[in-house]
Amino acid sequence: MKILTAAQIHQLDLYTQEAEHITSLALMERAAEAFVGWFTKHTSLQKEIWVFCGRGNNGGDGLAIACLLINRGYKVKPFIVKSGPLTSDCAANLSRLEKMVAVTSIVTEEDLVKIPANILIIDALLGSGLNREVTGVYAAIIDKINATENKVYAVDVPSGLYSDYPAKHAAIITADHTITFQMPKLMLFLSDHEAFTGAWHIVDIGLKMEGAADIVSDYSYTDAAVIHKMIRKRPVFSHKGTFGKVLLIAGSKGMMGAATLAAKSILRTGAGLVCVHIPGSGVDIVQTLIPEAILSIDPNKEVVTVLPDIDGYSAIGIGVGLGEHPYTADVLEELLVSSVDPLVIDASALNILASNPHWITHIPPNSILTPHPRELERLAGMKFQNSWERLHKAIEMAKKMQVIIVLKGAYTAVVMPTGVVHFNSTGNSGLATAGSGDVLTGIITSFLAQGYSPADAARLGVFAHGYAGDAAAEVKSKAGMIASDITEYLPMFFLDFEE
Ligand SMILES: NC(=O)C1=CN([C@@H]2O[C@H](COP(=O)(O)OP(=O)(O)OC[C@H]3O[C@@H](n4cnc5c(N)ncnc54)[C@H](OP(=O)(O)O)[C@@H]3O)[C@@H](O)[C@H]2O)[C@@H](O)CC1
Ligand SMILES: [K+]
Repeated sequence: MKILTAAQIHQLDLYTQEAEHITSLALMERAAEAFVGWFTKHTSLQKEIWVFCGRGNNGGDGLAIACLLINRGYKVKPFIVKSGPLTSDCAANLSRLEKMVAVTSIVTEEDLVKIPANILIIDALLGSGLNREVTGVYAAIIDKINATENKVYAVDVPSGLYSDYPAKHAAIITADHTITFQMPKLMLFLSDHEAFTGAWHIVDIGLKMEGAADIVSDYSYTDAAVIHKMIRKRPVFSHKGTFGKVLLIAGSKGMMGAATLAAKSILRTGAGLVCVHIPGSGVDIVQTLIPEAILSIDPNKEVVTVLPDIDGYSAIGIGVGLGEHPYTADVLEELLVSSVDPLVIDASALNILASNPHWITHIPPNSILTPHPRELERLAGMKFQNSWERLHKAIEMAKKMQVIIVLKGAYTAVVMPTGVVHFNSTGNSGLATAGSGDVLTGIITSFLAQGYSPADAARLGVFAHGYAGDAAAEVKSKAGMIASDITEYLPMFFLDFEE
């Protein structure tokens, strides 16, 4: 799904109105119904609801929501900011609501009343039309709402947050839930914004998506529909060579678990064969824990010191549990220089690269690098001030290095060499656990070996990893799940997407 800017969504709005011969007011009603559909499913009739409405269409949504909630028996107290003229749809909904209940006007800060405890708040002050710093009466209302302990539900976006770029001002609603229309906005994916957005949910308001076909966006959201199109059926007439042969260069003394987790994930993702190159001391561990793997045994007992023969493999992954011994670093350099096909590079291999930035030019184009934020900082040689800067540095690096950067975190960003970013839709905080990254590396390498393009392998891998993590969390809980559970639940992904 494309992630559009506020201006592009407005374009899609107009397209829908024209294609369906409906008015903007009718579209506003649909948006209000979609919000109310979500809201009534997740809240009770018991508490009074205060709805704060601005003078634009976000406020118009709020007023329409208030009408619908009153009709459903909720106790509603609406407010309207009248510091300037209302949009026509906002005014139309205000007169409708005024026939049902008294609407309190707020013109200046003096009109603000004390907000009681134990109510619910709907924030419909400012939406995607935000175009300047929030000050004055809007800022005063936002501060007052934020100062209460009440649950806050933001309509479309938390008021004060721009949809497409970070805000510099402080007056931004801190919502518990954001119910966003039709598609997620770019700002919902930045970790710094979680405090404002709370948990966010997409509700469908029936915009005609074919109207977005020609709209260019550098951002997209990898949802289930995208994955269904991407994943291929396994051919009936097949043998293990059909599904690729992986070489995994991994492990060091005390870090053999990483090699095992990645190797097991490679097989659980469907590759035909995995050969793991490990130091001698890991043989019993890896062979016992994963008898399906073939071993290539390094002459050194503790660390990898020799690059095995790399011919004949359909994909190679390097880095998990390797450590950064100088001999191991030499192996990485040799691999980068001698490989022409894209590699999957993770963990220790990324740190070795960070210490040897001049090797970056040897990385085969379209290789997949899977850093977490700290590893990206090391690679970039700088500390990031915030998640916006981090994302943009990743984009700059992916373009410059002509690689795919999988920037791990909530909504993992898969950044293409073109600069296009695909945010992932699966996963949960339970994935932030030791060994989770090793599992991801295994999954991505496995898809690459099975003939998926590096771009698809990265997106599929991240999605499947999150999906398995969600399945694991349902049974084991977010806190209780561990990395090997992600591997164990990988078949759930294939059951749901491949069969
Ligand atoms: N397709 C969809 O998704 C649909 C979207 N819909 C809804 O429409 C919403 C967008 O509505 P919108 O364009 O009218 O803008 P909104 O956010 O209400 O702002 C209103 C006005 O406030 C002003 N203003 C700006 N910044 C300010 C500031 N800092 N402090 C004070 N004032 C400020 C500025 O006006 P100005 O003062 O510049 O004339 C601006 O125009 C969207 O979020 C969704 O809820 C649905 O109804 C239907 C389908
Ligand atoms: K809002």
